[in-house]
Amino acid sequence: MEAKDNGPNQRPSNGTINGPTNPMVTPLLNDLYQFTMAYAYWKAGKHQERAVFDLYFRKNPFGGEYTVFSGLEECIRFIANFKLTDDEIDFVRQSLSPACEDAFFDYLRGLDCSDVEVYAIPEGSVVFPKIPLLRVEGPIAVVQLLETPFVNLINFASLVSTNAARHRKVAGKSKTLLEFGLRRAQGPDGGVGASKYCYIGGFDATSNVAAGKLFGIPLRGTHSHAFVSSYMSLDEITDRSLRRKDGSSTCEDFVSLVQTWLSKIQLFNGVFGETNQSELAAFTSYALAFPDNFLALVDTYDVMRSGIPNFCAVALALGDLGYKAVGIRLDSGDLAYLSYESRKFFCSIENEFGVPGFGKLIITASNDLNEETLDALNKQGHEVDAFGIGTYLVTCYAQAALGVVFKLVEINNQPRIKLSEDVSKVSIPCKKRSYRLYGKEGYPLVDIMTGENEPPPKVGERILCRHPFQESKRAYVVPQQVEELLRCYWPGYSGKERETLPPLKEIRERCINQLEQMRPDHMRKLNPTPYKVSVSAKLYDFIHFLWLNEAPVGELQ
Ligand SMILES: Nc1ncnc2c1ncn2[C@@H]1O[C@H](COP(=O)(O)OP(=O)(O)OP(=O)(O)O)[C@@H](O)[C@H]1O
Ligand SMILES: O=P(O)(O)OC[C@H]1O[C@H](OP(=O)(O)OP(=O)(O)O)[C@H](O)[C@@H]1O
Ligand SMILES: O=C(O)c1cccnc1
Ligand SMILES: [Mg+2]
Repeated sequence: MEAKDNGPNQRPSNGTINGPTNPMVTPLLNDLYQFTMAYAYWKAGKHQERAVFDLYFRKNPFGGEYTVFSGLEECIRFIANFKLTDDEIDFVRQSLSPACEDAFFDYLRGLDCSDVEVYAIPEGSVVFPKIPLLRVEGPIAVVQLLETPFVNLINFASLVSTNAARHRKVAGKSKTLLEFGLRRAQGPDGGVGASKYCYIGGFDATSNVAAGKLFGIPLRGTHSHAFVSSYMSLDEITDRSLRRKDGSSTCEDFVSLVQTWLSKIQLFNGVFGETNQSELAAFTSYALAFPDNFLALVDTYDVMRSGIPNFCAVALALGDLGYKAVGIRLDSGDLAYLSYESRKFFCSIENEFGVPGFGKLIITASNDLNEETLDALNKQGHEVDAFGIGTYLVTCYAQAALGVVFKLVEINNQPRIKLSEDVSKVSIPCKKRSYRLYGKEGYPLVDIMTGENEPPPKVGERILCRHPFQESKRAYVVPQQVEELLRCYWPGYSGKERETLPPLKEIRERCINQLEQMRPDHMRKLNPTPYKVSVSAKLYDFIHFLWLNEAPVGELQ
């Protein structure tokens, strides 16, 4: 059933930015160590030193080679309203050592993010490992306090929108995808977040009413088995009248009309005996309540012997009164087979009784669906028009987290590096710029990071793109288009213009367009080709110079 379009979440028109959607997102939604470090920075007189942090992830999720970036708007809402209340400051005071000086808490009282700058890739973009999704600059103590909330706000958001995009990719563009996960999500924020970010990733609608209200996501739904099994018999239906859709007259006994149709179907079909009468009562009653939106869950008793003929009888009776039924939902059994059989049945009714469009009724399928089952259904062939997907989608069952990190890359204009035995964990130092370079065929070819002050890559000009850590991996690229990735979403005192936060629908469109623009081999499920992420020759040399500088030389005994 379709619900009214609620329109986008209202924002104040005076340019101020609303606080985070979830009121639990406060400066205290943080790890204790951010506050202890803030105190130590303050005590050392270091808290105002200008730091630059990059927020990025190291590996694409779900065995894929792409990620959808989500969660930016909530980060900007957070910093735009960042302020510790007296109560929160008292709690921080109690949580730190009693030896902490009072003046630190006065400092916390005056703290906000007006001196912080945030540069980010637009939300809904397709993104790749190591490329900063956000670059955050500001006094080190404040920026440090942003790490945990930012990582928290981006990690699940990007993971679940990527999961949604992957489900969309397997299901195909023409299918309707409904997010049904609220009951199975990791708590209320997991549920509301999943609804928002699955919409960005390409789902069409959600069953989550709160998400519909908060974000203007289209609401959709059917009914449950409980509704069907709550009916015992047709006698329960007391008001049997239904006005024709055009209002010209009223059918006084809709139940008899349904029964007449059921007998006709039984005569014509001949393969089944009695259908389940309590199911027929439930369907009839639902149709009386929603004659314009009749959709029935047909698998409570027996799909082909009861659910489908009962549904058809009600749908045909509605048709007599000028209403058009919507379709069915299958929630168990072999969904490929049952969708085929249901479609065959609908088509035979269309032919037998001359009801145009009956063969095209919408078949929705649900029940523990995921990328693999969608793929299996595609391989077998099926007649499903819409998929309702819950648990596997919203819990990101296939991968629990996206491993987003927040690393210091510069302090007081001095580049910093974090070394690791594991090369993939070595951070890329310096305040950087990033670009996406497009090739002749219009596909993105490579993302490249350069130092902040290097000249940008130019269209038609050959540039050397180097793997950040592997010396032998490099390639020349002559870009046909160059797109700078980081934009200013929070200018601090820089005087730069602030990007506006687009409505959710625009973010979703951006995501869908970007996914379509990628070269297909990066997007395939099995052994996708990694997208190239590189650094300029100059940045490469600098990384390795700094690496050697910082790494102690071992001594063999
Ligand atoms: N044709 C198909 N090919 C592959 N997987 C399918 C197909 N049809 C259904 N599935 C999947 O098989 C699983 C069936 O699960 P299970 O056997 O637990 O459910 P069921 O017995 O059909 O229904 P329930 O127990 O919910 O009444 C689900 O994950 C479903 O998505
Ligand atoms: O299967 P999911 O992908 O999580 O999708 C949502 C499921 O939730 C509902 O039933 P529920 O699972 O609560 O009960 P059921 O399994 O008995 O149908 C619905 O019928 C779907 O099957
Ligand atoms: O509307 C539905 O059919 C629905 C909603 C949530 C979970 N399962 C099904
Ligand atoms: Mg279930």
